[in-house]
Amino acid sequence: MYDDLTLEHFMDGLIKRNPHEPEFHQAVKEVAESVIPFINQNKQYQQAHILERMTEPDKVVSFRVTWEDDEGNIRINRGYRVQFNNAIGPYKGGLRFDPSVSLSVLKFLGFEQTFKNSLTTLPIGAGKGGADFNPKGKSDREIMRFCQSFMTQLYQHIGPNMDVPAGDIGVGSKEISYLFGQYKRITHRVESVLTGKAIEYGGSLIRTEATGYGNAYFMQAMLAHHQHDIKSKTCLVSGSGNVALHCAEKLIHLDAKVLTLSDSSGTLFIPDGLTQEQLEKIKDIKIQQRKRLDVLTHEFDCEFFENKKPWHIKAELAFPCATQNELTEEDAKQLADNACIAVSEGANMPCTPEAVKVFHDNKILYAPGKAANAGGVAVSALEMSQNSIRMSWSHEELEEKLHNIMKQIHDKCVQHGENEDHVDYVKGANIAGFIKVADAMLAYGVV
Ligand SMILES: NC(=O)C1=CN([C@@H]2O[C@H](COP(=O)(O)OP(=O)(O)OC[C@H]3O[C@@H](n4cnc5c(N)ncnc54)[C@H](OP(=O)(O)O)[C@@H]3O)[C@@H](O)[C@H]2O)C=CC1
Ligand SMILES: O=C(O)CCC(=O)C(=O)O
Repeated sequence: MYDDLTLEHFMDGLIKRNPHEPEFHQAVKEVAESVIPFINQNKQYQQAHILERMTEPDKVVSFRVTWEDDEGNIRINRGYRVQFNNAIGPYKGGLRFDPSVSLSVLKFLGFEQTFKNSLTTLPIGAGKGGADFNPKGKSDREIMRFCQSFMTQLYQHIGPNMDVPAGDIGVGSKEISYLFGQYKRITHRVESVLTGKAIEYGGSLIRTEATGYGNAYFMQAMLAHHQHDIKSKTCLVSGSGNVALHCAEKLIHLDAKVLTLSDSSGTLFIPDGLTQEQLEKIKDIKIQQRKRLDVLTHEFDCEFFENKKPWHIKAELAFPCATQNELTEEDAKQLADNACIAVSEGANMPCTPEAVKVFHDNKILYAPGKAANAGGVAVSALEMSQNSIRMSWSHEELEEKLHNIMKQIHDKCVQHGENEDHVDYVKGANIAGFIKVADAMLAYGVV
């Protein structure tokens, strides 16, 4: 008989094997806290060392990306692809272009993706990649040259049944098109090797909107389960990228009141609630013109808080949609003091462990990103399905599928996370996500 696995012993080993990777340690610890007690009750997983295997990526590739800027200077960045786990389908997960990209960040994201992709119920494994390249301030031509050079290294590691990357921070539909164009040029194949493609060459309707819309749907389901209505609720949204803007848009559709958006320069506060017309203007400023939000201060009836996050503003719901560890213990205390009732993560791991404890202590409903932001990768999997059958589904069909997937993810979290007096969505998401991948790994034997 095996002795029970302990969190301390497991984490000590993981940290020793992966030193200097704080984000990866943080993501694994959060999962291990809920999964280890489950493993101790289900010894087949312990005997097969499933958690040890799940925390070791299948493969990590890192490569030099050399490109030329507009002045003719040679520039060098580091690119990566972390192929984390393909037990239930081809590696699937985004590419991030940001100076903060490191192996630790990509391993945390790839690990989270394992559970998220499993929760969607669709046949997708987990991966993540990117480069420490900063697209801010670069010309279109520079971005194109960078993407071409990046894909020249990456193409040999990916394929429609092997690994299918998509976008993430700093990688939107423009970058995906440059990456796809280069893949096609090198391989002469037009196939489902990336998702988030433009509609003209195989993209899916609502992929762009899906992560943010899905997050709003998850919050709606979580509130409904606790006898609250999302209608008229005041909302704080952080970020003003793909996820934040579409989360805000769906909240407007659901008649909630969006008070904020933010970016790395500060927070835009709209006391009367954001309108669809204002949102269109912000999309243009952030997505097309790639400017800072403060340029809007004189256009709307709003305030701009320079270098401040949204969390000090009084509201009932919070949607962190910018980046990891953006919402700290202090921010969580401000939300609690202002009687916030629920938090749903659009970004990956945006709340620190200390912030999550404050939510728990104050009985604030809390949906972790691996459940609440799974709508994006779910619609990516639907894009792969449409490519396979060479058909396109309508906006209405896809939105209905997305809505149902988010409701199913919510219900699975409840099924595995229901405690005597509350639903622990972290435990629910981790255990539900774990079981499918772990059972597939058991079935394969020792591989
Ligand atoms: N795109 C997708 O489908 C999915 C994305 N996610 C996650 O959602 C999050 C956002 O991704 P996405 O919207 O695609 O990325 P974008 O690049 O489109 O937008 C990122 C936004 O976050 C802001 N931001 C980034 N870093 C900081 C910071 N340190 N402080 C304040 N604001 C910051 C950016 O501000 P600025 O404009 O000033 O740079 C920008 O508004 C990430 O955690 C990502 O992993 C999760 C699931 C799927
Ligand atoms: O659509 C995808 O494949 C990836 C989305 C993603 O990177 C994420 O869910 O964090």
